Amino acid sequence: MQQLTTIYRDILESMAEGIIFADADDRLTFINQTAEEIRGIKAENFIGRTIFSVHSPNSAKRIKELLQKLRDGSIKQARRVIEVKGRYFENSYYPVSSPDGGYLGTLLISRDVTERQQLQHENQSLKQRMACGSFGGFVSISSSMLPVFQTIGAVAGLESTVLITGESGTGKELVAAAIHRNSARNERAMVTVNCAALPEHLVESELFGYQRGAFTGAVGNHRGKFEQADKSTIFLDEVGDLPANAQAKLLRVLQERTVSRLGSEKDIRVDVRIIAATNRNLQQMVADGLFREDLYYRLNVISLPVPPLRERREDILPMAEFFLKRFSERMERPQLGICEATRSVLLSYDYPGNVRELEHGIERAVALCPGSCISPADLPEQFVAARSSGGPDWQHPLSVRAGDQYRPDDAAPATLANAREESERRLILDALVRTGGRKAEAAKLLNISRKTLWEKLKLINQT
Ligand SMILES: Nc1ncnc2c1ncn2[C@@H]1O[C@H](COP(=O)(O)OP(=O)(O)OP(=O)(O)O)[C@@H](O)[C@H]1O
Repeated sequence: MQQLTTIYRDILESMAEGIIFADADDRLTFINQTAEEIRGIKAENFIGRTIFSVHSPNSAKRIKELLQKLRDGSIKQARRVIEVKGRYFENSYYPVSSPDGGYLGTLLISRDVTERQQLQHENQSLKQRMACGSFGGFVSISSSMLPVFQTIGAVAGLESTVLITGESGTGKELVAAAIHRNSARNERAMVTVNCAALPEHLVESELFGYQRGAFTGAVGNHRGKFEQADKSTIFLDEVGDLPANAQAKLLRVLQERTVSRLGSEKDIRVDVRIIAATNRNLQQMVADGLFREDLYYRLNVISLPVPPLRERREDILPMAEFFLKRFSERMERPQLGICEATRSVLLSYDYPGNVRELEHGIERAVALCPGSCISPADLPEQFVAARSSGGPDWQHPLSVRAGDQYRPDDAAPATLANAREESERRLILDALVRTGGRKAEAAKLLNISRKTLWEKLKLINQT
C-alpha cells in the first residue's frame, strides 16, 4: 500500500500540470513541483497551511465559498482562468470523496493555457475588427476571410515579398494597402503600378526610369516607380501581365535590389518592399512558358489568396449596407434601405466581378432609386436576370433562389392574402437559409411538419 502511495506521489510530482490537494479541513497536504513553479512558492513552506494561503487575500473569500459548494455537492466542479506574470492558467477544482461519499478534500489542477488564451483573444479581436468593418476599410464577417486578416497581421511587420492572388475585384489592392499601412514603411505612401495598364513599350521606363536621351522624347531624367518607392512599398498589380523583358528586369531588382534607368549603366540601390498581385494562374503561366519560373518563386515568398465573394456569401449584405451608406453620403441622399426582395436577389447572385461588381451595383441603385428603399428594379439587370433564370438551389447556405423570383409587387403586397403569403414565404426562405437548406431542420424551426413544408415549397415554386 505504502509502495502504491509512493508511485502515485511520483506520478503526481512528474505531471506538467500544477497539482494541489487540500484536505477536508482545507489544509494543504500536497503541492507538486509544477504548482510550485506556477505560483512561485516552495511546497515545504505551505504544507499544513490552509489552501487560502496560496491565494491572494482578495480571492481567498471566493475560494472559501467555492470549496463549500464543492463540499456540499451543490456544484460538481469549478473552473476559472487566472493570469500569473503574463501567463494564463486554467484552474480546475474537483471534490474528492471516499467510497462512502464522505468529503476527503479538493483537488486543484492548474493547466497552462496561455497559447489557447492568446489565440482566443486574437480571434475575438479580429472578429470584432472584421464585424465593425474597421480592419483598414475592410467589411467582412466571413470566417473565410480570417486567414487573410491573420496573414496581413503576421506579414505586415516583415520585409518579405508577398504575392496576393484571387479573382478580379476580390479586394487584393485593399489587402496590399493594409499590409503597407501596418508596416514600418507606412510613413511613405505605397507606390502602385498596374502592370496590365502599361503599354508594353512603356513598362520598363515606367518601372525603372530613364536617362535624358535614352530614346526619342526622353528630354529629361525620369525616376521610375522603383526609385519613387524607395523606403516604401511598391505594389505590382496584375504582375502576370508583365512582358518577358520586363520580367527579366524585375527579377534583377528582386535579386540585387538595384535598378538601372533606361539609357544608363549606373546601378541605383533601392530599399523597396515588394507586394505583387495577380488574378491569373501564375503557376499555369509558368508551365505554359509565359511567366518566368525564377521570378514566380521570387515573388511567391508568402502567398496570400483572397477568396471570391461567392465563397463568402455572409459578406454580401454587410458589404451592400456599407456601400449603400457610402454612396448615400456621397450622393447626398438620405440613408436608403434595402427592400427584403432585394436582399434575396443580392444573396443569390454569383458576382463574377466580385466585390467591385457589388459595389458598382449598389452605386447604380443609389443613383437610380426613386424611393427610400432599394428595390430589385434599381439593381443592374444581370443581378435580377440570374435570379429569374436560376433553378431551385436550396443546398446553398445563403442562396434563396428557388421560387423566390422577383415580382414587382414583392416590396408592397397589395392585399392581406398577398401579405400573408409573402411573409410566410419569407419565413420559410429565412429558415432554409439559417439551416443551410436542410428541410427537416427548417421544418422544426418553423414548427411545422416536413410534409407541410414540402407542400408550401411546392406552392412557392409555382409562384
Ligand atoms: N472587404 C471589402 N470591404 C469593402 N470594400 C471592399 C472589400 N473588398 C473589396 N472592396 C472594394 O472593392 C473594389 C475592388 O477591390 P480591389 O481593387 O482591391 O480588388 P482587386 O482584387 O485588386 O481587383 P483587380 O484584380 O481587378 O485589380 C474596391 O473599390 C474595394 O475598395
